Parts: sequence; structure tokens; C-alpha cells
Amino acid sequence: MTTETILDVKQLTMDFGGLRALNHVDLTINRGEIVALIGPNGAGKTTFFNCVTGIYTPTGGDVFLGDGDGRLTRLNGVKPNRIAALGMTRTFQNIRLFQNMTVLENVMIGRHIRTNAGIFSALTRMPSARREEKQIIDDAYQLLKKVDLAEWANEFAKNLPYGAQRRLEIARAMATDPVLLLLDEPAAGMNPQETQELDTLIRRIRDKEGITILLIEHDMKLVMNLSERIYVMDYGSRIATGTPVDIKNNPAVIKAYLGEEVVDA
Ligand SMILES: Nc1ncnc2c1ncn2[C@@H]1O[C@H](COP(=O)(O)OP(=O)(O)OP(=O)(O)O)[C@@H](O)[C@H]1O
Repeated sequence: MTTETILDVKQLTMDFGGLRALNHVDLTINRGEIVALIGPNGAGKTTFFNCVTGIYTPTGGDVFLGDGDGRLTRLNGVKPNRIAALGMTRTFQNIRLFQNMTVLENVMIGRHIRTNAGIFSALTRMPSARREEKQIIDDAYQLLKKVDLAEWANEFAKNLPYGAQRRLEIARAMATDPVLLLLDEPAAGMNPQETQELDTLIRRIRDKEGITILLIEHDMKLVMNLSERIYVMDYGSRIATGTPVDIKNNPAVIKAYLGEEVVDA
């Protein structure tokens, strides 16, 4: 652990009945890094996200969120909303937008977590909430600009092209001002052009917004291009960690992926 540590996961273990989905996994991320978590289907990647974001209570281990200045908060037992407010948010493997709300409203919902007024007073239009509401609209619009969706602000989410819906999910996750953003298969279902735009967007989020990124991804070309460090899991255990070059040439990784065309990117 260093003063730059944003996420420090120690010996994370998760059992589902007799199945050990995570087996004493350690993972550390420093401020400003783009890190990927990869592994064959069923390796435990999404379970890892669910445990660190408070959706599941792990069987064992510790999760600490850092502020990048040496202060760490232990997240064991903390609820997902509180974890988001502390600075870690995520997207999901399957798109989870409010399809019948506008693009702007989808981001505003994410933003409400950050404000005092909360959703109730916003919905009931209390006078005290009005100024805050205007601020939320402005902030949400600024966020849409950052993911190149400003021109879609008043469109229903369901009318967006697929790649744009995925970008909207990222904007909504960014609405809570995270220090660390967890992306679960952000390129899933994207065509090559959308994936290229996603690559540019993720870099921009890190470089311009200073947000640290951890992504789960099966698109090895994207992973190898984008990540500075990679963690590899198989059957719930961490089997390798290193730079993209290290990982490409790691025999344990090649063995885990045997039969899948993923390491030749
Ligand atoms: N809620 C649950 N109850 C029981 N078993 C579960 C649960 N969630 C995940 N598992 C099991 O845990 C293991 C790890 O699953 P997980 O979804 O974390 O893998 P993954 O690496 O994210 O896979 P993929 O790349 O296919 O999304 C699998 O064997 C899965 O069946």
C-alpha cells in the first residue's frame, strides 16, 4: 500500500454454497491508473465487482478505498449507495438505464446521490430544492458533453444507438464524482468503431477528469491497448498480474485461455 492507493483488496473470498467464486484475491490500484481484470468465463470477475461495491457480502477478506492522499476507508459491510458516495461507482454488464426517461434525467438520477436535497424534495418541487435542481441539471448536461452525448440530452434513453447507451451508463456512473470507476465489460456488443470511441473516452476520463479506472473486459485488443496493468483470474484465483506485455507472454495465462482466441490481440 502507498499513499497513492485508491483500492486495496486483500484476500477477498466469496463462497456460494460449495462453490468458491473468489479465492483469496489480492488487488491494488493506484491513483490515475487504468487497470484491467480479465479471465475466462466464470473466473469470478463480476463476483469481484459485486463484492467490492457492496452488492455481495464477501465470505472473507478486506476492501479499502483510498482517497489518493493516504487515507483509506474500510468498506466491509458498507452499503452500495454509501460506497458510491465515498467515491467508487460502477457500470453493469447488462445495460441498466431507465429506458423511458431522457438521457439527461438518467444522469440527473446519478447526480442526486451527491446533493443534500435528495430525490424526494426534488420530485415534490420544494422551493429549497429548486436551486439545487438547476445545479443538478447543469452538472448533468456538462457530464453529457464529456461523453459526447449532449445533443441527445432530451431524447429517451431507449432511442439511443447501442454504443451511445453504454456511454450514457458511464456518464451516469460519473455523476457521483467518483475517484474510481469500475466498468463491467464496457465494450460488450460494440462494433469496432464504437470500441475505438470507447477506448478514446476511457482515456479521456482518466486524463481529463482524473478518475482511476478498473475494467472487466473480454475484448483483448482493447485491454492490451488501454491498460497499464492487468490482473488475470481463473477459477476464482488470481493467476497473474503485470503489464500487457508480461500478460501476453505469461504461460499460466496462455494455459487458462487455451482454446480461446483471446491472447493473440
Ligand atoms: N449469485 C450467485 N450464486 C451462485 N453462484 C454464483 C453467483 N454469482 C456467480 N456465481 C458463480 O460464481 C462463478 C464466477 O462467476 P462470475 O459471474 O463472477 O464470473 P465472470 O468471470 O464474471 O464470468 P463472465 O466473464 O462469464 O461474466 C461462476 O461459477 C458462477 O456460476
